[in-house]
Amino acid sequence: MQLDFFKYQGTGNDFVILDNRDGKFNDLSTSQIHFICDRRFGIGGDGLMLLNEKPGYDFEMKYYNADGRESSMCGNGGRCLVKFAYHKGIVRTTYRFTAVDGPHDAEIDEHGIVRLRMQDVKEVKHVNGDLVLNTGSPHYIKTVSDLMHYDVVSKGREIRYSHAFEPGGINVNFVENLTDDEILVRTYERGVEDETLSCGTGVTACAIVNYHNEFGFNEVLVSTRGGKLSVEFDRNSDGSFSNVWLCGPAEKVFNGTVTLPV
Ligand SMILES: N[C@H](CCC[C@H](N)C(=O)O)C(=O)O
Repeated sequence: MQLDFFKYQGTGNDFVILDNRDGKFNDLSTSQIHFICDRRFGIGGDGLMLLNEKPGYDFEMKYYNADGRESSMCGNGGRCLVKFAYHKGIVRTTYRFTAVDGPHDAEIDEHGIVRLRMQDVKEVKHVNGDLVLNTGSPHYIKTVSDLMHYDVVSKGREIRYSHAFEPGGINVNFVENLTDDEILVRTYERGVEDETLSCGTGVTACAIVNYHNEFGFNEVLVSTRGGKLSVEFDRNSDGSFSNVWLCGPAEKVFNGTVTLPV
């Protein structure tokens, strides 16, 4: 099978994107997707996305982790897919697309920064002195010091595979508070089974629980190993969070054509 693919990255979280508006790639297998995402035997990426037709929306987003399995929502992937749609001639003031966790709005500003509206967050749970919440994907958040020297992979893997989160597992984020409204985040991602240079739904989760939040509108700047993002949201008196926007760069890296082995 001939594969015209496009490689995009959002603050270092990188993806293989396929234009599937003609449905040509509807039957890709888990092993084929896993092969495509392999950084040595394939194209390489943290995940793969299909841009699908969807009546009533600008497009549908289908997301697969590097392990080849369809996944929950990918925030950086959603931002990259909007930039890909723009490059493919789908130009909107406000994009409206569907993903596994429901509808999303998105905008591209005059600097090419992509703003993606995330789902509302209803609750934050306290687990073993840390925090757990879902921003379209499930996230565990532990605050640490000296994060750049922290063993993210082994500590992250321990929590991700712990009994508490069987059978689906969870993404694990480590946060260091830099200033009142800036945090540093490193993430061990489920389905990639490694640290990624940033994780959009993870960054969103960490910003939301940043303890300097006041009620009403908040903006948190988030530094990651892959670059800087910002998260805007309203903190509501009932403990929920709404009007949540993940904002940051999303760029095309290269495109190419490969022939998939049978
Ligand atoms: N690995 C995540 C999905 C991708 C999340 C991440 N790439 C993002 O930008 O949100 C999971 O299995 O829940």
